[in-house]
Amino acid sequence: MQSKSKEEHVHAVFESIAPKYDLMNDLISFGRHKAWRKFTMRKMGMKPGATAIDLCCGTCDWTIALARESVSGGIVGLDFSQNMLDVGKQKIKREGLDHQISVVQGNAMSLPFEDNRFDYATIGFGLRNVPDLEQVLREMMRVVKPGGQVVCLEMSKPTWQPFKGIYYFYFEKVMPAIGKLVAKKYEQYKWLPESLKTFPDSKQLAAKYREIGLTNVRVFPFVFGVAALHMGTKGTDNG
Ligand SMILES: C[S@@+](CC[C@H](N)C(=O)[O-])C[C@H]1O[C@@H](n2cnc3c(N)ncnc32)[C@H](O)[C@@H]1O
Repeated sequence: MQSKSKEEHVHAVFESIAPKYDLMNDLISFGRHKAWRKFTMRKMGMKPGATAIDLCCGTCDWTIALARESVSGGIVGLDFSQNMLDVGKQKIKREGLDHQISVVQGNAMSLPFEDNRFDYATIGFGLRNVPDLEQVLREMMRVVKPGGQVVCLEMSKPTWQPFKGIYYFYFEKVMPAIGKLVAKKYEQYKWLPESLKTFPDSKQLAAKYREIGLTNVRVFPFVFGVAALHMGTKGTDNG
């Protein structure tokens, strides 16, 4: 898929599934996404007052977790789907966090923020969807301060058979069927396994982190590698 048409396709997918996104997320990941985010927050070791930008924030679950953890630090959630952001904004309001979180409609490929602005840049289940993941990682590194962290939580590629076979059957056949049944969207949920095909495995993604200049790169796989957390630090000499 050409990068522009991939971007347009992804945008249309999320605009259309926004109202059912949270329900479907719980169903298709068996609620695991919450535990993975909790683990990630522990590894990040965020201090009170720390600032963060959450790219591809969607309905803002991670954005909200970041705001709770930083207590007083300014948190930005950025996404290009207004419908996803609208769901997120309601949740932020319900949580009473609207004074702490700014929600921005924008493209992860070109962040509307100056260099060295945030302590953390995070992206949850978004990197797989962008036209150029290196460009997005570079943007994340650009906007974090020297010593800041670039954190990615994303689907990955299990390698261990027979789990791999069962997993791909679930991912490619069962999950789009659940999408059709629950959210009345089949094509949109077929996009999920398709988007993983061209995505690097966890070793390759760690190599990309290092290639762009991130240091202290750490990888944590989840459930035999169906998802992975990647973390890297911006050095003090590449800011
Ligand atoms: C699978 S959702 C993840 C949402 C949220 N981070 C979570 O963990 O639930 C992917 C999100 O990435 C957004 N997205 C995809 N490509 C984008 C881009 N180039 N710029 C901004 N947002 C993008 C979509 O609109 C969607 O909300």
